[in-house]
Amino acid sequence: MTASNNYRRVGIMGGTFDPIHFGHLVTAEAARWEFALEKVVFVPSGRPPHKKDYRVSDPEHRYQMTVLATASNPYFEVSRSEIDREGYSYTVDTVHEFRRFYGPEVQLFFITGADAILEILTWKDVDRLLKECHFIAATRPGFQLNRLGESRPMLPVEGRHRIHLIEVPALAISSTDIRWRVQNKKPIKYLLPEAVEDYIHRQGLYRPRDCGVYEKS
Ligand SMILES: Nc1ncnc2c1ncn2[C@@H]1O[C@H](COP(=O)(O)OP(=O)(O)OP(=O)(O)O)[C@@H](O)[C@H]1O
Ligand SMILES: O=C(O)c1ccc[n+]([C@@H]2O[C@H](COP(=O)([O-])O)[C@@H](O)[C@H]2O)c1
Repeated sequence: MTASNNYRRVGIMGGTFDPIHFGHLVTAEAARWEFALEKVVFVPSGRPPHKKDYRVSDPEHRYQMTVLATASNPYFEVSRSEIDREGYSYTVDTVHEFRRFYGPEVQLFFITGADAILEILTWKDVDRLLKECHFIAATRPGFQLNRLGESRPMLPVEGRHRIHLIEVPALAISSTDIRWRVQNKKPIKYLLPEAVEDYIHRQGLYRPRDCGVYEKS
């Protein structure tokens, strides 16, 4: 990470980004704006802990695509933190690293889809995580807000007020669908930045042959 310690609120956008798409970018920008974040750092997952049974594209490809996708936004950065770390990429370790880097006075906001937040009780060290950072949960198409209300009482009391919801324009875009489209020779234009689309075609990602598509191993 390259930054000074002057920032008061920093966003962390974690994801597999296989590939990154406009759903991720719109969400990050909405969170930045609504929570007055000084910047949003995208953190491509090295080895996603919850996708152990699936094959994920090479981290370097996912990192490169994230760099290309975020290059035009001066408030966006990309971190190699999880890519370069050994073992599974647990968010609690990443947040801890950010905390060490930015110091105790900076508020950290982990940005994620509201569907992912529903699973947060299964995340590693959730109690510690909720002490270290806030969560911004973006609603995505098909998500019902009341389902989050149901799981809230199960969270540690002091952590409940640290989960904030935002609504983003309904973008029914997913990485799964994009990979499927490439495999089936369907257009992906306007679902993700042009530079990422070019990268996918140039590198031959998601074609049946080299199958960056998740597959049961
Ligand atoms: N269209 C979208 N709108 C809002 N949030 C999204 C959208 N797509 C993904 N997210 C959120 O962004 C984060 C990173 O997502 P991820 O990289 O897994 O993308 P994905 O499209 O959900 O991938 P996949 O289809 O492979 O599961 C997750 O918290 C996810 O909920
Ligand atoms: O730390 C965990 O236990 C954990 C469990 C599930 C998901 N996460 C993180 O949540 C983010 C969104 O995950 P995904 O699969 O939707 O891309 C990503 O940064 C993951 O590393 C983290």
